[in-house]
Amino acid sequence: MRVLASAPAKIILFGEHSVVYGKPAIAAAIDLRTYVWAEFNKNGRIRIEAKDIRVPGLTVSFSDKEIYFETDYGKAAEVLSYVREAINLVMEEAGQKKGVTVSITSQIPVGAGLGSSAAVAVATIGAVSRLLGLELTKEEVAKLGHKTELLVQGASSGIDPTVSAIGGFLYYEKGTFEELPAIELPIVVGYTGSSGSTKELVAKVRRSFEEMPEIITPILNSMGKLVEKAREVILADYDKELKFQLLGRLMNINHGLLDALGVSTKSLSDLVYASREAGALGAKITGAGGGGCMYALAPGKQSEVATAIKIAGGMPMITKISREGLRIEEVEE
Ligand SMILES: Nc1ncnc2c1ncn2[C@@H]1O[C@H](COP(=O)(O)OP(=O)(O)OP(=O)(O)O)[C@@H](O)[C@H]1O
Ligand SMILES: C[C@@](O)(CCO)CC(=O)[O-]
Ligand SMILES: [Mg+2]
Repeated sequence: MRVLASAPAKIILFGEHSVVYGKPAIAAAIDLRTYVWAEFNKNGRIRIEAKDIRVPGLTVSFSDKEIYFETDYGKAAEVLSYVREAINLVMEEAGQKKGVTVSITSQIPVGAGLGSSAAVAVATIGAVSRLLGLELTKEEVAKLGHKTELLVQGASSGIDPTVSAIGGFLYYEKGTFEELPAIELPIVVGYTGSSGSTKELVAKVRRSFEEMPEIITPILNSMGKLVEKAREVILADYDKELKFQLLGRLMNINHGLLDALGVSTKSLSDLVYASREAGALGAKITGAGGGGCMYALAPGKQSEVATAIKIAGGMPMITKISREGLRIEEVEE
């Protein structure tokens, strides 16, 4: 038997990092996906084929006749730790340990703030649980995805696996979520081309919080408040123009506060300012930062903003919200 599952990337519209401290955040699934095939194998081992991920720590040496490969096994194992922990958790849940081969292909840039870790965990949990005959709801998959992130990262709010499993547009707070009405958001995502590790960035914010709680706590509180305000604006009966203007202002404040937490970079801020100068109503980092992506809200100016992002050295992506979260694509008996 073989099962193919897929799960989407996400953008965090408001509230990354502060959500780890129990504040609310707003996120949406987007139309880039990770695909995972799972099937039984005969040798009884867990085998992971990650087709498009760079494995660090590979050394190649060659003489005239031969090529030698040496791998830093520690680093290679670390890169695949989200997939490994996801498989272990499903096997524990099913009370079965079997030889399973998992094969991954992904459209989501890695370490770019678009939730590649959550998508790979959710799609793996979806495929392996179905293979083992476990009937999990999307909420249960989200919870196992959250556990996976906790095991690998040490800290995670759970927002990324929840959005990836459920799909759509969500207001998330401490493990619970509310589905927000679908609104057409004229956004442009800008990718700096560099990456940041969520585990390290979350740890960096934690260090600042522990060293200077009297300064960092009010920043996190402001972030929480602006997310509540953004939810009110999204749900209010305002016309679109006013809604976008208010959301844009809140995005700009959120970016400034993320910069104050130390998770922006020059390239991210360059793309943010270039977008605003090209007419975006708001622009901010999305995801953990330290590289990766920003997004801009640019009604009527999406192509101008995309061009400005390109000129500033970034890669623009015009994406749509994906209504669908985890999807079982194929089951071959
Ligand atoms: N296609 C993939 N195959 C296997 N592992 C992957 C894949 N994509 C992502 N991962 C795992 O996720 C890690 C990156 O996760 P990380 O949380 O640091 O960034 P992100 O999820 O892309 O961004 P953010 O958490 O800010 O949204 C990779 O180092 C790897 O361990
Ligand atoms: C940085 C963070 O807030 C979002 C990463 O997409 C981490 C988390 O919520 O788990
Ligand atoms: Mg991640």
